[in-house]
Parts: sequence; structure tokens; C-alpha cells
Amino acid sequence: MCKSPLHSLLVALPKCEHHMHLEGSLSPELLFRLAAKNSISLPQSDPAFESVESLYARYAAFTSLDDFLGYYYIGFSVLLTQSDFEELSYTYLSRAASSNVRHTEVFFDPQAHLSRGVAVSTIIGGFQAASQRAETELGISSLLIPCLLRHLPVENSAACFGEMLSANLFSSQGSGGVLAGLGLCSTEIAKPPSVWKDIFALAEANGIRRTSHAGEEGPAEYVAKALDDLHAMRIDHGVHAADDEGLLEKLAVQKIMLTVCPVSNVRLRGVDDIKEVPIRRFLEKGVRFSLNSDDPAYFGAYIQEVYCQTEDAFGLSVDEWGMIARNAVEGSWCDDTRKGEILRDIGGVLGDWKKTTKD
Ligand code: HPA
Ligand SMILES: [Zn+2]
Repeated sequence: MCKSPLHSLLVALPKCEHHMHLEGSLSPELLFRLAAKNSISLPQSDPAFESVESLYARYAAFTSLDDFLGYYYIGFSVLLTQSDFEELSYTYLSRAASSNVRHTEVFFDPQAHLSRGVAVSTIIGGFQAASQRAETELGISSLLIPCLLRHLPVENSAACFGEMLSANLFSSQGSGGVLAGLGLCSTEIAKPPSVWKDIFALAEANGIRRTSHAGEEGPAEYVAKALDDLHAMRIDHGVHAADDEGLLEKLAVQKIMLTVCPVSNVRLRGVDDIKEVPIRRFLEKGVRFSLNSDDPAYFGAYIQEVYCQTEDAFGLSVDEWGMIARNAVEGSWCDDTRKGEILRDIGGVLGDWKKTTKD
């Protein structure tokens, strides 16, 4: 709940989310339950794993991206079966739908599951079952995007991408493909995008959409490299792009959407205060962005809370929120019919809001 008079508008506004890691929606409650069900032992030497409460307390004290990633990858260990992934996915989708998220694009990290013997088909099967049920029952559409991992050798990324390509898993590869694009995430410092250039070129040659985490902890130069070397069509985070005036202009001209995660930036100490996230710069420069939760179970904020904290920090106008909502639709990878439906609903909600506030 935010303090703003716009609170009820921010709840009603039809939303699109583009930066949410499926594994980042694993709550401590579900983590302990799945660990017990699957007979997985959690690190006994770390007092954080003593209880749900101590785990939440540790999550509230992350010091950096890598500090978070250590816990995030331990969480993966409890996810084994298709039904685990279905439960995780449906829990997220129903919560998102309850905040009027109409369309969401969900990341997952295949390499970190393959190395534990969990097949990509297990994750896809669970996600698809949840996605179809959520679409029918709750009216939320969802897509799935695998992210390659920067903390592993690039050869591991190449092998994983090669497997997914050979199995025709990408939607651009004809009927049946379920993966909507390719992403890149994990540790950023000292991992320049250029290392993954050949893999992304192969993705592009196969008509696969591309996005990349960049400029979260890394410099503006990494955002520029993600555009130039990976031909990224979106940038995940991108906050350090604000350090380079020319880059901001390029992002605006090329209509590259940044999938910004302001609460994540605070929780991982990229900024001391949400007010330091360059939301105003992006608006002034005409850089498109969407607002996202990133790893909501780890950062204590799902998308509604992210919208509310952003409004509390920046006091945006109704027209600015309308533009953010429309840009989030335009930057989505769903089809034009779906985009049209969501845009129409945004228009309806804004029209109703303006009518009732005038009376
Ligand atoms: O915010 C993030 N950055 C990089 N990798 C990630 N993997 C999950 N969340 C993140
Ligand atoms: Zn992320």
C-alpha cells in the first residue's frame, strides 16, 4: 500500500512484467516445504537456514548481486519435479494476476538446473501447465525466456543454447517452440557481454529475440556492448546507462526498453535509496522502461509494491503512469492482438480515473 492518492489507480492499471526470474519467486516457506518433500538438505553450517524467519532476515541484508546469487542458487536445489515448477509458476502467476498484471515474461536459468540433472523439459512442462491454467482461469498471458549464466564458462552457455536450439524449443523455430527469446544474467562485474557474442549471433540468425542484463552493477559501457555485440532488443536493469548521455539518446532513438527493477537495486545495494534510480532521467530523455520485481521472494516486493514504492519516491503524474503502462505493452513480446487488448484496457482504466477524479 502506498501513501499516494494514485494508489487505487496503480492497483487497477493493467501491467506487463518483463523481468522476473521464476526461481526468484521461491519463497522461504515454499523452499522449506519442497526441501522436506524432496529430501534435500539445506546448508547446516549457515544459521540463515534455521527457519523461515531467519532466512527472510538474511535476505533483507544482501550486500551485493553476488551475495544474493549465493542464496538464490541454493534455492534451486529444492526444485526437482515438473509439479514443483508448476506450483512455483502458478503461485507467481496468480499473485501477478491479482495485481492486474495482464502479461508477463518469465526468466529461468537452464544451466543451473541441467547441472543438477533437472531437464529443461521438466521446467518447461511445469511452466506451461501453470501458464495455460492461469490464462484460462485468470486472464494473464505469459511467456518463458531462458537466461544464460555469466558466472559459468561461455562453453557451458554454448552447449546449453545448442541443446535448446537442436530441440526446436524457441518459438521462432516453427510450431511448438515455447521459449520466447534468449536472455543473459548472473554475475556482471568482469563479465562483458562480448564474451557471449557468438551465441547471440547464432540466436539472431535463428530469428530468436534477445535481451540481456546489463548496467546493474556493471558500467554504461556494458549496456552499449549488449546493444552492439549481442544486438539486444531489450536491456534488463540498465540503470548505469544513465551515466552516458549519448547512450541514453541511442536507447531513446532505437526504442530499446529497459526492464528496470528499482526495489531490487535498493536490496542489492546498487543504490542507497530508491530515489537514486534514474527514473526521472529516463522520462526526460524519452528512454522507455517497464517496472519489474526481478526476484520478488528475495527482495520483499512483488510488482504492485514496486509500482507503489516508485510512486512514493518520484510522485509521477497520471499521464506519466499512462505512458509507462503503454510503453510496457509496446516492449512486450506477445502478439499484436494481445497488445491491443491490454492497451484498450489501459485506456479504459485511465479514462475512468480521469472521469471520477473530475467529479
Ligand atoms: O538481478 C539479477 N541480476 C543478475 N542475475 C540475476 N539472476 C536473478 N536475478 C538477477
Ligand atoms: Zn534479473
